Amino acid sequence: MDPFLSFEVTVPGSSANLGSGFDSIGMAVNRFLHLRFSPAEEWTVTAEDESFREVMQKGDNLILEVMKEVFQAVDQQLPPFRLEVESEIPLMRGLGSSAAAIVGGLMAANHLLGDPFSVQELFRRAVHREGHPDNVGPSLFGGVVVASWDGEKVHAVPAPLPPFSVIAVIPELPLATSRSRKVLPAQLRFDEAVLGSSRANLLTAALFSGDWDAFGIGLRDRFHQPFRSALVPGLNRVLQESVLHGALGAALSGAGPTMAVFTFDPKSVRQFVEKVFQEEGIPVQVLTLSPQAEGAVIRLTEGMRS
Ligand SMILES: Nc1ncnc2c1ncn2[C@@H]1O[C@H](COP(=O)(O)OP(=O)(O)OP(=O)(O)O)[C@@H](O)[C@H]1O
Ligand SMILES: N[C@@H](CCO)C(=O)O
Repeated sequence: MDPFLSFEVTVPGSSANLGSGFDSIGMAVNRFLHLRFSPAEEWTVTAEDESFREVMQKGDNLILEVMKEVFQAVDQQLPPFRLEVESEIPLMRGLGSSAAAIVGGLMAANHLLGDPFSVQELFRRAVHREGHPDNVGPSLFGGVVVASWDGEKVHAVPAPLPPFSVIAVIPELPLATSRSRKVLPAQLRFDEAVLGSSRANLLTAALFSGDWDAFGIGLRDRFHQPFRSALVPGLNRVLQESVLHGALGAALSGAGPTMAVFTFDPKSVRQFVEKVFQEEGIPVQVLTLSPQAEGAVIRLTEGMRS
């Protein structure tokens, strides 16, 4: 059997926006999507996690859709596989599950075709599919990525990996990106846009210089968080109070509802967020995450698994 047909794609999740870097800046985190492929007579997709099984039962399989698109682009038909999906990235929580699925599907299809597409071309296709580069960039390349997409071309620059921890506060209830984008305004007042842009500039400068005080100010977004806070109970308290408890600052992770708190003192921040959500009566899972340097990788698995 061709050893290239049994393989595993591992893709990190991500926290997009980092506050004011809306639709532009994102950071890979150490929670992963694993896609295990082996040849089969017909397609089967299995997932241990119930929420992923539900998504797939609805015929809503982003990974397969993306793979089929790549094969169609080179006039080939996708052969059948057994695909085992294991994910540590919760669905619709703002930790980049859809971007990881898109990147995983693109990497798998490219591998099966003998790598006809460059990583830059995979990135362009991923951005086109997701609609913005801030999750797919970090999932594909790892680390922090600063990017701009005009609907046709994408430009991206990697930033140094920050040394802080990320406390992720993950509410139980999902929030689809589509719903969280519907509350955004069609227009921003000029002075608001100028302030938002200056914060994003400061954020970028801070990421490259390692000025963590400036980073905390740069996180203070004007583009999306003020409009999304109504959808995410507890967000305003986390944004306003976390700096009093050892945080550099906080942001809504991606489209939410996860909140990301950036800190060199994870213990103190964990205690603070656990207290806030207990007081508010909102069930959340709290994880201590790290920025993830390595992006998506493929590993051949034949002979390694039963
Ligand atoms: N592993 C997967 N397999 C198949 N489909 C997936 C997978 N992961 C995500 N999806 C699809 O992506 C949808 C979730 O995308 P959505 O953009 O709403 O959330 P998210 O990517 O987790 O959040 P964010 O973009 O804010 O970080 C799911 O409903 C499902 O359709
Ligand atoms: N930048 C995107 C990330 C979610 O996919 C948003 O905030 O809507």
